Amino acid sequence: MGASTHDEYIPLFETKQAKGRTAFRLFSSSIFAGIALIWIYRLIYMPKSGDSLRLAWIMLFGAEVWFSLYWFLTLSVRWNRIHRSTFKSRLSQRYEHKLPGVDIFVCTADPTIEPPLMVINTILSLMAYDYPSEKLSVYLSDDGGSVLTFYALLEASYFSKHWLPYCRKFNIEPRSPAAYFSTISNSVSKSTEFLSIKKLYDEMELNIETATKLGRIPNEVRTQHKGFSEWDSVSSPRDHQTIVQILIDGRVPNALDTEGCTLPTLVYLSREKRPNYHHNFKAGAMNALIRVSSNVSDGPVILNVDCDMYSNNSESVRDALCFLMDEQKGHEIAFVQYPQCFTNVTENDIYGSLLRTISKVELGGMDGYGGPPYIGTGCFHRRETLCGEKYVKGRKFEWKIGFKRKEGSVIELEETSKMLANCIYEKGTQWGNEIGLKYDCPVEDVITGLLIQCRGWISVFFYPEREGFLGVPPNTLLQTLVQHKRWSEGDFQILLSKYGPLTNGLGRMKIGHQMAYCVYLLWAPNCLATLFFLIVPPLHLLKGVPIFPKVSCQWFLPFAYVIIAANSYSLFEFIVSGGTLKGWWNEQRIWLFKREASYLFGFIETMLKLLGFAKSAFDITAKVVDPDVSQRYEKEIMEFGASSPMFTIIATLAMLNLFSLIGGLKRVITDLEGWTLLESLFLQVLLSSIVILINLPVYQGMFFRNDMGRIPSLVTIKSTVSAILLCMIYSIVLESNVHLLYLN
Ligand SMILES: O=c1ccn([C@@H]2O[C@H](COP(=O)(O)OP(=O)(O)O[C@H]3O[C@H](CO)[C@@H](O)[C@H](O)[C@H]3O)[C@@H](O)[C@H]2O)c(=O)[nH]1
Ligand SMILES: [Mn+2]
Repeated sequence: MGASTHDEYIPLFETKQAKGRTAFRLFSSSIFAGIALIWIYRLIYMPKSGDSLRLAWIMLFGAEVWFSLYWFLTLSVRWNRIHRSTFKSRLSQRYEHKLPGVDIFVCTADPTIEPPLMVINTILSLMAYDYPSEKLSVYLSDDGGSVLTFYALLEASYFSKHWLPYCRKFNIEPRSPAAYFSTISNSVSKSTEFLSIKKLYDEMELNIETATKLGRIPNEVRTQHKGFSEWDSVSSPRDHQTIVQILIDGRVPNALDTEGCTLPTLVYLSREKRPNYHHNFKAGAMNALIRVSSNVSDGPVILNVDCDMYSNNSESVRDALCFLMDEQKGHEIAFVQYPQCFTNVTENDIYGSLLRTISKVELGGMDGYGGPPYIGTGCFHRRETLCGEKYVKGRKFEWKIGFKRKEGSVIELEETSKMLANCIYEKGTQWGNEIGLKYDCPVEDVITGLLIQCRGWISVFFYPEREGFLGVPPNTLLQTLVQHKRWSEGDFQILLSKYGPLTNGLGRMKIGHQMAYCVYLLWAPNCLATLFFLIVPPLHLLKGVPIFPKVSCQWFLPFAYVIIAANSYSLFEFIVSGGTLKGWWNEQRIWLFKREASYLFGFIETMLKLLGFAKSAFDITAKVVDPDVSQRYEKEIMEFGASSPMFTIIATLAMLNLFSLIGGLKRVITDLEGWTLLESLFLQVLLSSIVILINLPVYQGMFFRNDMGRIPSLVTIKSTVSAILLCMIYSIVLESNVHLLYLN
């Protein structure tokens, strides 16, 4: 009797299909039909060879074919959407006393654009997870090799003795002190506990800020900890020995908080840097962390977060373990990825930082086919799979039950760990290749996740109601564009490499999964079709030459249907995902800018890299801005400011469309049969008008602003001249074509 209930499998997590899949499938079939008609139209009416319109027609058709195929790919991230949910109470009933050790890796790289105070707020939020402290170890990798960051971490280790009991006692959320304090309004009356913890925090903040302003550590502080002496021999962030400091040794009974409970282990690591060794950016830092942590705490689960991504949900570790420890499915899962969510995004998200539909719709769609990519932060890995282990069907994991920490004194552990983070350690090994995070790719996260999936594992996407992690989004236009250049470039390199979903993934991944990856890996080449669309129709408009069917023609219908249906659906999806109408409009603008600028540069750089002319870098996104810029951000005024070639391209295309629309409309007005002309130019007029409307902030930035965030005059001049030249050159080409035609 008892046996049957005993054998019954009660899962730790649940997977549900998203609603509305059938409706979506029907709807997309209708768009498919529209697209097919457009192709037929282009083929039937293709101008004969020798016709001056032929080249433009072919180019436009090429762009339409590209967008059609790309649209087809995007079906994969919507076709099979799923949602996951967890049962944490079951986890704790079954495993509370057998929970595995969890090692948390935080990466930072530059104390000026990633302020130490922000970094330790992240650290404190992670130390305060609702999880047995003795099983939690937090590692900070500091590629900036900064004594200020080290000092801040030391301060955080003292503060944690008060902060963790406070979090437990009042069960607060979020557990980043700065974020928590900002949720408490000034008007409510406060408990004495609150006031005293706030006072401690303020003191810590003041100490860190004073040191930051001084640019060095006061002498009386230096004597507090042996770790400071390491900096006696540090000459620069790019040239120093490995520094490992175990600030809290969480082995019972070494470190206790004010209530006598153990504290999580806390480790500072700055791996060795030498000018003649390439450090491989974040991937290199992560691999050093994997090795050092295996020597100290060796937790079988690894959580990786960026230094700005504080934990917003104290139960995330338990949620993730519901997936990894599920008796039936857990052994197939390599990693659990949370979405990247952000704080301080203005209501209408002018830089589209939230990537709303990607997080709310598309990643859940990928999950239906084998899992989301690893996106660098908010990701729980199994240590084994991150280190290159292959999936073997039927093999179950042995969780290291209980807790076995490495033996040895703190000094011994520090000494043995140092060797593991030295430059020469990886020489002649498979690190950065078969083991750990993959090197030589600007998106080390995506390629690493893909390799794991190609070894047979699946991953899981988890979007809980209370977001797991919140970070700082890029907060100027240029930062956004530069970040997307890095992403699109890295993604495209993966596609072209032997590790891509179409090469290495062939036969190893589901087709839907391969397609889904391609949606992102093809970002960069999207720029070409976009450029055709932004240049060819408007230039023909300028000359009064139609290249789309006229309104009264039956072929106009598929164009109208596809344009209206696709955009309405995108708007619908955006609103359902919690966005606003204006937010959608802003996002369309950002996608346009990314395609014109980020992807173009990403594309060109990938090509140069293939030819051996360029090497990838990692431009770190700033997490701070000056107050002026931040004020404009709050008011949702677009920030240009710098004179970047990206802005020149954006502004040139905006001007080109403006000139074309003016020129085209002038023809319509002066033409005797103006109405007929307008009818046949209608789609071109519409296209340029929309481009102009979407570019309004650009014209504003060029001509109607005088704050520091406007477009610099030089950029304005360059782009206006370029747009005029493009129009002129085109006229000449078109006219000579026409002459040729008459001569023939
Ligand atoms: O040499 C380096 C460069 C960067 N980082 C860290 O990497 C993280 C991500 O850098 P960030 O400038 O914030 O880039 P994002 O574009 O916001 O990051 C996303 O994209 C990256 C890949 O391009 C991933 O590494 C990140 O995890 C992912 O959040 C930060 O914590 C940095 O401190 C290092 O540790 N060492
Ligand atoms: Mn970031």
